[in-house]
Amino acid sequence: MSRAIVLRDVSKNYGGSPVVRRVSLTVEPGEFLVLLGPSGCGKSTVLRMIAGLEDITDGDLFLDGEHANDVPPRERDIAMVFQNFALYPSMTSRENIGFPLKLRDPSADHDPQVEATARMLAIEDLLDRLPGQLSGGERQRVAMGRAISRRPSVFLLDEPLSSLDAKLRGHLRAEIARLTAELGVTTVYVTHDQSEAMSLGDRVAVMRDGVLQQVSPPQELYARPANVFVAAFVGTPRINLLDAVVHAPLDGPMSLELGRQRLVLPLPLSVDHQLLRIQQGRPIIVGLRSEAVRIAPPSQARPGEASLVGIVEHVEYQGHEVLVHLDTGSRPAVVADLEAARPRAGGRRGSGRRKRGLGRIGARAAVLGVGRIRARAAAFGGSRASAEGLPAGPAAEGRPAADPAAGWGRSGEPYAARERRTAGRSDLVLRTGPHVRVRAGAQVPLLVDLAQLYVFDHQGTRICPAPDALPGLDR
Ligand SMILES: Nc1ncnc2c1ncn2[C@@H]1O[C@H](COP(=O)(O)OP(=O)(O)OP(=O)(O)O)[C@@H](O)[C@H]1O
Repeated sequence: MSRAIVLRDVSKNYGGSPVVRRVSLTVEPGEFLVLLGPSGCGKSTVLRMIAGLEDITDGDLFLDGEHANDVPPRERDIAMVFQNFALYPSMTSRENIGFPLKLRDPSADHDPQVEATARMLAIEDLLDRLPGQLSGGERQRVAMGRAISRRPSVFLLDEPLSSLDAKLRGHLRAEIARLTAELGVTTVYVTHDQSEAMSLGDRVAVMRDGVLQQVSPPQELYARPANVFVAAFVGTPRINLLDAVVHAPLDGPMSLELGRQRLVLPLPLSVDHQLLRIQQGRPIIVGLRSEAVRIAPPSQARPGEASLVGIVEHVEYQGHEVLVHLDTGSRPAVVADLEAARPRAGGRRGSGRRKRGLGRIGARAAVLGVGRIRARAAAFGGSRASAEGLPAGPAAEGRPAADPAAGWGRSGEPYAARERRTAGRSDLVLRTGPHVRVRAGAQVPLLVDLAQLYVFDHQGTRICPAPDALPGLDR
C-alpha cells in the first residue's frame, strides 16, 4: 500500500527564524518525488516534518487525507533512511534487517521476509556479516533493507548516497529506482545533486531558502524553468546566464545587448520575442544552454539563428562530446545561492550549515588587467573598454545602464548589489561533437538558436518563453 502526502502552507521556524516557508506540495500515492536544493535550504526539515521528527510550526500535513500534524512518528507507517544510516554494530545484516519486524512481532519467524528483502537488494550473501565487515555501499543497502523490510507505505530518503563514491552512487541510484517502483511505495528523496534528482524523480521539487520554487517532471524543469535559479540549478554544464539589456528601436530590429555584442532577434518576431519589448532598457538575464550555440559562420545560419563571435578560452574534451569555453565579451550574471550550491567539479559538499553564503565568490575573484581587457574589447570591435570589463555602455546611447555592480537576488528582492564573479574570462560554454578542432585563443563565429533562448526579468522570473498562464496570450 502507498499513501498520498499533502503539505499545505507548511512552515518551520527555529528560534523564531523561518527555515521552511509556506510549502504546499502534494505527493501522489506511489510517486517518487525528489526535493532538490542547495545546502541549508530546508529539504531535510521538510522530510523530518513528514516523518514526524520535527513539529510543524504552521500549516497542515495530511497523510491519505487525514490531518497528521500530531500523529506520533511510529503511527505514521513511514520508513526513513539517512545519509549515514547507523546499523547496530553487534547485529548481523540479517538481525539488522529483521529488527523492525521483531519489534512489531517478537515471536514470529521473520527469516522469509528478511530473505525476500535481501534478494530485492542483492545482499543475500551479506546476511550473516556484521556492519564492520561491510563496505559503505553494502552498509547502505542493508540500511535500506532495514527500512523496507516491514513494507512501509511511505519511504523517505535523505541523501542516502552522498557518502558513497561516484560509481557506487550510480549503481545504487538505479537500484533505488527499481526497488521503489517494484514496491510501488510513495517516496520522497532529498538531494542537492541535480543529476540524481533528474534521473530519479517522477517529479522534482526545487527549494531555495525555505521556499518552493517549482515542482515539475524533470523534462519540464529543464525545458521550462520557472525562474533563473531553477534554470541554473538543473542541467550540466550549467546554463549560460548573461546580463543583458533589451534594445527595441521603433525603426530597426530588436536585439538583446550582451556586453559588446548584440543578439539580433529574427523577423518576424515570435510572440515570446515581441513580449520582450516591454523590457526595453531594463536589465534582464539571457539564458542559453550549451546546446543552443554552435560554431559556424553567419553564412550557415538557419532560420531563427543569430550570430555572435567568441574567443576560445578553453577546450574540454569529454570523449563523446567537447565543451568549448568562450569569451564573448558579455557579463556572466550572478545568481545568489548558486555558487555554494553546486560544486562545479566533483567536490563533495560539507554541511550546508558550514558552507552557506557567497563568500567563495569573493575569495575566487580576480580582476582582469585593463590592458588585457582592452585587447579583448578590440577583438569584438569595441574601442571604449574600461576596467569594468567588456560590457558596452548602454547609457552612452541614452538608455539606462544595467548596474554593473549588481547581481540577481532572491525572487522578490530588487536588483541587489552583490559580489561579482570575475575569475573566469569565459562567459559562454557550448557543447559540440567530439570531432571539432578549435584552439585556445582562436576567434570563432557562433550561431545561437533563438528558439532556445531564455530570458529572465529583473526579479529572476522567466519571461521568455512566456509563462503558459499569461492571460490573453494567443500562442
Ligand atoms: N535543530 C535545528 N535548530 C536550529 N536550526 C536548524 C535545526 N535544524 C536545521 N536547522 C537550520 O535549518 C536550515 C535548513 O536545514 P535543513 O537541514 O533542512 O537543510 P537542507 O536543505 O536539508 O541542507 P543539507 O543538505 O545541508 O542538510 C539550516 O539553516 C539549518 O542550519
